[in-house]
Amino acid sequence: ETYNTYYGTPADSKEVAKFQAKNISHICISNFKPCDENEWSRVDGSCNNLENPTHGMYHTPMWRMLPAYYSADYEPRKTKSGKDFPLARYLRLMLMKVGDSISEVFATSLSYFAEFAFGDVGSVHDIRLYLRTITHCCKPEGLTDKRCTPNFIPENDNVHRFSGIKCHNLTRPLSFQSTGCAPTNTVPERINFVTTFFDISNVYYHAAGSIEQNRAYEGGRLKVEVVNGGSFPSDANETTTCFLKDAVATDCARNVPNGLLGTNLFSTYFWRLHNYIADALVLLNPCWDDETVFNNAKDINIAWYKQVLMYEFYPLMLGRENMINNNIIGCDGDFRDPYDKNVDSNLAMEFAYALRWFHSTQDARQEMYDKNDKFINTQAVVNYSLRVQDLAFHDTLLQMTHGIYMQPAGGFDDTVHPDIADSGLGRLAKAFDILTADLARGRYFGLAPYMKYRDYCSDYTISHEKFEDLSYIMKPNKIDELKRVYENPEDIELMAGMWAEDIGENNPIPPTVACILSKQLQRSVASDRHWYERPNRPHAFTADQLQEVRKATLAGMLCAIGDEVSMIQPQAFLRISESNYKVSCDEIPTIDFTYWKDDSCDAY
Ligand code: HEM
Ligand SMILES: [Ca+2]
Repeated sequence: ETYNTYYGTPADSKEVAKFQAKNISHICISNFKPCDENEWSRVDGSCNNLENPTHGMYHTPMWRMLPAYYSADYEPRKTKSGKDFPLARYLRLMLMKVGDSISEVFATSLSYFAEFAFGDVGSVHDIRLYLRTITHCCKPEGLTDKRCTPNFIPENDNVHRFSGIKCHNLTRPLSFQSTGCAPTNTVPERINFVTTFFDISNVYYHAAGSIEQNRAYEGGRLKVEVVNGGSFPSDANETTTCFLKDAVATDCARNVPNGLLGTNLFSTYFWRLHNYIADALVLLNPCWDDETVFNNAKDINIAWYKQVLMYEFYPLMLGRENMINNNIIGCDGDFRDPYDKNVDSNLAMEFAYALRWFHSTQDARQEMYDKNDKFINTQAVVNYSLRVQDLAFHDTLLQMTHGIYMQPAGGFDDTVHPDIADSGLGRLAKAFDILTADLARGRYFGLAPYMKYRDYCSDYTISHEKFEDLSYIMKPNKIDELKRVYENPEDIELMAGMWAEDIGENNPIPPTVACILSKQLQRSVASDRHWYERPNRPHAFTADQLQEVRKATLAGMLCAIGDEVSMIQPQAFLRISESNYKVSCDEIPTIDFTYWKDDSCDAY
């Protein structure tokens, strides 16, 4: 089938030719095999929704919880009184403090997993655009280039007033309109480069055609390269090896996932977990062919991940009861069928945006530990961006794996780690303030004013007009800080509001972040025909198998595939404590694969 990615409708050959002439058909057009309602989920996300087969597929548009706010020509909105907004960096300096605080509750594993789990449903492709393609936004020619949206540094900047750095390069978000897939007189919509289903696409489909290159076509496995006894994702064949030959290249073979550290860590883990599961299935079912093992291993791997995501990770952020009440998860562990074919599976702009709030939780110094969990040193996390290959050498993955459950996460508060605030791109840029970019992005995404999101999140039952209307959700000094930089309450921007909101023991993340995440998760679950808890999806689990999947945890995963992990705390997203102390891996529940035994193999 041939579909227009933007409209999600079939495309005829004339349309395809038009895009081909402009060399953009790989973005504007999707090709996929006709749908078969009984087949396994597809790695490219196509045919999940049988009536709208491109929904949730890679290269599809995002949706908006609230309508866009732009001024003329889709430039950022103006303040209520008609002015340009203050510089984003100025607002960041005024509203967020730089500091190295630590969480009393969470381990760094949580920040990395959050980032990885975002990368499964949304993409950070814009980074490459301003790092590789359009690097001149701070030079004179950038001033007149419509693709440029640099962040200028205020005169009296506390870090940069003498550093000579006056501007951080940044580009306008890539959209269907800027790419040429959709008319420029329509609201700019971002292109999501990954499947919006929770299906570990960062492993199974991180680039077009990657899965064919990454499968070993033997025993249902993914290709690996073994370095010092550890196995690493690879597209290695006889002629290309990634890790061994190319240890210093920035773009180590394009066919392994290469992203920020959290993505690199967890895609390596889930890559290994796939093979761990495949090996177990092969032992049990010697008569299965490669394809059968691959499909089952992938399905169990995805289920393991969904179980960790929805029953372990998100409850810590949103509260288990809230998630049950919002019909995101079930309460009794049984099958459940939340699927509704009328729910659109595209990802909300606001979801990808609200998750950026987690930047302030990232401790950008990772403590490294040896196999006995003895402290070694600390490493700058940002130095590992786009350097997946580094994990393979000098025991780096081993030491980090032990570090992510040993070390507390950054504080869930109003501070941001200095590296995130000033060296966010590590060695790839002289200086970069990720939080300034976060704030500025909201303007170019055309996000509605913060107050409108408060209306939305309170189901329009609370009025949000004056600054003081926020007192139920912010401390007086935070309201004062907002007043200091915004003239009118309607000017408050979404990220600024989220930074200012109360965080407490019962709400570790700001209420607006929680609201936006919940609304999206509800839809993510309801729109996924292949949701693992459904009794009636294609190749559904048996009741026994589902009960096994319920035992999946992060701790169990690290015991299964982590380098020399033999003791770990059962709740591995949480800090080690009196109620969550390290135990032997033998005591961590894990999936018993014998429930996948195929008796027909006995006939052989
Ligand atoms: C040291 C760790 C991290 C680094 C170096 C990092 C870096 C970045 C950078 C450079 C961007 C692009 C900014 C832009 O172009 O506007 C970005 C975007 C983003 N990051 Fe992070 N990040 C880190 C941790 C996290 C964590 C823990 C999360 C948790 C959810 C996260 C979620 C996101 C999201 C959702 C985006 C937006 C992507 C988009 O809409 O294009 N990041 N990050
Ligand atoms: Ca996905």
